[in-house]
Amino acid sequence: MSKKFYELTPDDRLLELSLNEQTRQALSNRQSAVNAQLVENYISDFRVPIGVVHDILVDGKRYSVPMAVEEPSVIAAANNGVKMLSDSVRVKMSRMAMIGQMMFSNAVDLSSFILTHRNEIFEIAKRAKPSIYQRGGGLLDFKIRKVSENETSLDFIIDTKDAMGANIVNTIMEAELVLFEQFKPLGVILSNYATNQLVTVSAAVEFKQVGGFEVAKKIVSLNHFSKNDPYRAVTENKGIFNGISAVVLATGNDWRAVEASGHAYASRNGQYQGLATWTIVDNKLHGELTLPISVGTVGGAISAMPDAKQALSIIGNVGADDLRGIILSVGLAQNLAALKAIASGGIQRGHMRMQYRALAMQVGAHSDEVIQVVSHLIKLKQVDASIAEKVLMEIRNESKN
Ligand SMILES: CC(C)(COP(=O)([O-])OP(=O)([O-])OC[C@H]1O[C@@H](n2cnc3c(N)ncnc32)[C@H](O)[C@@H]1OP(=O)([O-])[O-])[C@@H](O)C(=O)NCCC(=O)NCCSC(=O)C[C@@](C)(O)CC(=O)[O-]
Ligand SMILES: NC(=O)C1=CN([C@@H]2O[C@H](COP(=O)(O)OP(=O)(O)OC[C@H]3O[C@@H](n4cnc5c(N)ncnc54)[C@H](O)[C@@H]3O)[C@@H](O)[C@H]2O)C=CC1
Repeated sequence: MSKKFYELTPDDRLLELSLNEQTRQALSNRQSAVNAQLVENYISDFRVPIGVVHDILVDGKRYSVPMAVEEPSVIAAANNGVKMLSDSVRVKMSRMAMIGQMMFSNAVDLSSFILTHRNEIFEIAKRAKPSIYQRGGGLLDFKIRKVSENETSLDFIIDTKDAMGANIVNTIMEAELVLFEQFKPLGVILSNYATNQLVTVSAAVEFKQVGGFEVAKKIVSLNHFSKNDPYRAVTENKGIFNGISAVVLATGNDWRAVEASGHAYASRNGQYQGLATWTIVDNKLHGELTLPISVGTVGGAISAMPDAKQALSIIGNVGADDLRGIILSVGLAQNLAALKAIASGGIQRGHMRMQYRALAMQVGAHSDEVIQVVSHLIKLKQVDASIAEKVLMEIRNESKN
């Protein structure tokens, strides 16, 4: 009997796909035994460049922070933002915990049930995941939240220490189900809306760092625009996630969880708004960014992927709480760089200079030709793919003669 596609080896799966020999070989060469265990129907690795934010000062400590991102100018902008922040970014957070939901429709007398079964609920959690209790975490509290006339969520607040905690929470939640059988729960699952993991970073920037008072005022007005216009807010937040998601990805964390939670938080007032807030306070440009952020430094893919562990070792020996503050600080720096660029001459100037490297590759330049193509393109007023191609051809013709 022939095997199902998922029962084949990675190389046999590649043979099943209609690929030319060169592509098949390239994909086969990029396979790794570890990653083959992480996902299903594995065929190869997809490499994303990783660079660093060099020397960011967060709560008085200096870090180098890895960023995995495919977009040119993002890492340069993060470094530029860090340079403008110059002073230490301050971080505020309360005790971090995940939320697990048990969902009910038409549950009658649930409040009195949880009051009389309080100890049992805690005992079940302890038995379900003793290792997290040994590390000082576990179930902290639970409370009822009315969602609609007949729908109720019983929210479990669980400290997952240095793990992101999705599996820890789901294990505890599923163990709790039996006790609530009579209320016929719809199901249990963690919530990615991590409102018990709110972190705030803030920084004060001298006007001269952004090019003077007029630029600072423009940054404040631009940012204010994102509080009233979702079209601008989505773009400004995309810029913030340029930084946040790149660090989340490099450290092996779940960027879908962080982004979904961040965008929900951006809509908490009933309208989608810019996540950061820039104001002028005491003759300085003051920036603040608050976000629910659930990440870990152990567990999940982090402990399985050498790439993630190596990336984390660039930051140093940090726990999940430090990592949250560092990730958000990169987000704030990224936001400042983008706003400063828009407020003083436009994003294209700085961004395109870096984009030209990708453009040169796109039109077929070999790595030893890229610098030459870029140095020609920088001098031009207008650049697009056909112009880049023409420049490449001219360079090749010149080197033949
Ligand atoms: C692109 C820059 C940094 C040029 O910046 P610049 O001021 O034109 O050039 P510079 O050579 O004076 O560099 C300033 C600093 O940038 C850093 N820097 C400079 N070059 C490098 C490099 N090669 N590698 C690493 N770091 C670099 C470095 O820190 C440097 O300081 P130095 O160390 O030289 O004293 C600036 O124009 C910038 O920050 N632009 C913002 C670009 C950006 O945000 N790109 C993301 C893509 S656009 C987007 O996706 C989101 C957005 C922008 O739409 C969000 C929004 O609308 O809010
Ligand atoms: N909705 C979602 O976001 C969902 C996400 N996931 C995935 O779950 C994964 C994360 O699950 P986790 O529970 O974090 O990982 P995990 O299942 O690997 O649990 C963490 C383990 O690390 C151990 N550990 C060692 N040192 C620790 C420390 N200092 N602090 C805390 N725990 C420590 C814990 O005892 C635990 O067994 C991610 O890969 C995520 O993508 C899974 C289900 C749903």
